[in-house]
Amino acid sequence: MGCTRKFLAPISVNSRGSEILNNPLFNKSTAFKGGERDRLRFRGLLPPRRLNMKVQKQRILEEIRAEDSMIRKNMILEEVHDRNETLYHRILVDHIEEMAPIIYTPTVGQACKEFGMRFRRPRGMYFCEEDRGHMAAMVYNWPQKDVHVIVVTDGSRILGLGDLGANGMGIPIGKLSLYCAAGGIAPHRVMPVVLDVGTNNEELIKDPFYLGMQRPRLQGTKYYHLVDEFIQAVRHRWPNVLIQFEDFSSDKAQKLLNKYRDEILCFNDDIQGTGATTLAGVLGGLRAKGEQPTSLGEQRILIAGAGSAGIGVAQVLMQAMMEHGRTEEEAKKCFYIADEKGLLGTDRIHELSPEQAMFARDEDGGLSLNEIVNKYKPTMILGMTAVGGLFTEQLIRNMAKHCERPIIFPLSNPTTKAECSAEQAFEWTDGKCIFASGSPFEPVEMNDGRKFYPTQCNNMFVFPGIGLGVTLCGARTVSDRMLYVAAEALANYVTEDELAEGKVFPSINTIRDVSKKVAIAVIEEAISTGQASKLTEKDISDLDDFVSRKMYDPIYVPLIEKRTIEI
Ligand SMILES: O=C([O-])CC(=O)C(=O)O
Ligand SMILES: [Mg+2]
Repeated sequence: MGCTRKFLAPISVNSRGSEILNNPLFNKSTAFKGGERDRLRFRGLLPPRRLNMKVQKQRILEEIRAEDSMIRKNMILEEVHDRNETLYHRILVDHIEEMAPIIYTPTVGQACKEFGMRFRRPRGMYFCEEDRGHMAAMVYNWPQKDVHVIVVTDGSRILGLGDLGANGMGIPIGKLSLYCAAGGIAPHRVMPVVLDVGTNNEELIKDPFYLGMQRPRLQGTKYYHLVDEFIQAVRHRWPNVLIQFEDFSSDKAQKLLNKYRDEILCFNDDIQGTGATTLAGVLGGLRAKGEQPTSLGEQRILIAGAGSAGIGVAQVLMQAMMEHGRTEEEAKKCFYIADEKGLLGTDRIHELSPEQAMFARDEDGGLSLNEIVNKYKPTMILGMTAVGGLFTEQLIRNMAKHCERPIIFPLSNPTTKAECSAEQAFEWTDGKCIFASGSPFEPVEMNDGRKFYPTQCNNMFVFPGIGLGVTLCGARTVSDRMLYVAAEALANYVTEDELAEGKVFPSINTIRDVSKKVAIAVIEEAISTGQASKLTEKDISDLDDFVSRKMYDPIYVPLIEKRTIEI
């Protein structure tokens, strides 16, 4: 990609001098040209030699690469984020495969755990019980006028790490970095949010450096009222903003989604984003086996984990089966969903949520994973349990005994929570499985010399594109069909050659293009169903060009001082 030369219209800024150097959205540091240093009145405040962005980038890359520890690499990059957002996003865009694991999954998990200890500068907004009644005013404290995307968490289920309270802020920050770098949303248009409703994590309550409210989580109506006040407040200031719910515990996640999905522009990434991404991976897996997408409705799908992600994946896969002509009843029969008590059965219906109950089976409630595999011979197993190592050698070998090429997706994050590793899955199936994982794994070389390239089944392949699409076209809600077409666009992106190498997702290096394709699919769907308030049928013909032009590209733009005319 690199820094292409184009004519750039200058931006006029309201500040000057050292204020600009301290504003990460405008700061170019040593790259400011002489003329700008004069115009903006900070001549003498920078070392004299001017470096260009390429050299600045090289220096940061060298610093990162000289460091072995992932968390230290993360700190180096986040410091750049705090100083110079343009350079930060340039580094992400140009080296996304190398940088994504540093600023996002898996390292972001550790960054959250150590959030209090590592705190330097604030980023994002916090809303807590003390702010009740003030939120409508508080949102005007945010310095940017035109926010397009908010990622919000209550910190109750951060990746597979559980309740991390306000430390969860690392997740919205990481997700929004991908929105900018991978989804082409400009950094001044995103806002990370933590709803600090307390924490039930005793360690945090005792931790002297914890930065959130040190008290038990709000529950019941108080909780839902707080969320509601936040939603009303941000929508009052930014009526068209997209709200992405992230890492809420399963009970809250589904309820909030049900409450808001038809009212406002929102989606839950762990339910719907994971669902769409996994569907794309499953379609890729079927293609790799030489099967048609219609065969989806003939699969026997074992899902380990009945939380928001497990059920979300089942819902999206079921929807896809129905797109291909199955009835709901037929589709439901393809699923075997198990939680820590075994296969979800109607015998436990009273303790299941309505969404779980839908998939409860009349027979064999409580069967273990091994028993399910032996009895029902699933063609795929998807792990969403946050229990590292749950897929044992025996379980995976049994999968391979009953199915020539089983699809094995351990999707829990971060890496320590993955149900099995790539190496284990390939070894235990003698290289026959089709594999993808939530966190990244290195390529696997078998004893006989065969090499496999595991790809990442991570919602980063869809959420930036969905966000880009819905905000560009002015959609009023995120519909199920939008998620479906997003999954289809992602699945179609994978080439035959990639499938032959065992890859069911595209390379992360192509993520900007993937996001563009996802955005286009979402916009087409919105236009054709009359949900795009900003675009019409006639815009469909050059959507590719339109979306490309709208995508943020991190390059230095000349700055000029905004002049106020005094009369
Ligand atoms: O953040 C990720 O890598 C994927 C995700 O949403 C989760 O695991 O909760
Ligand atoms: Mg998540």
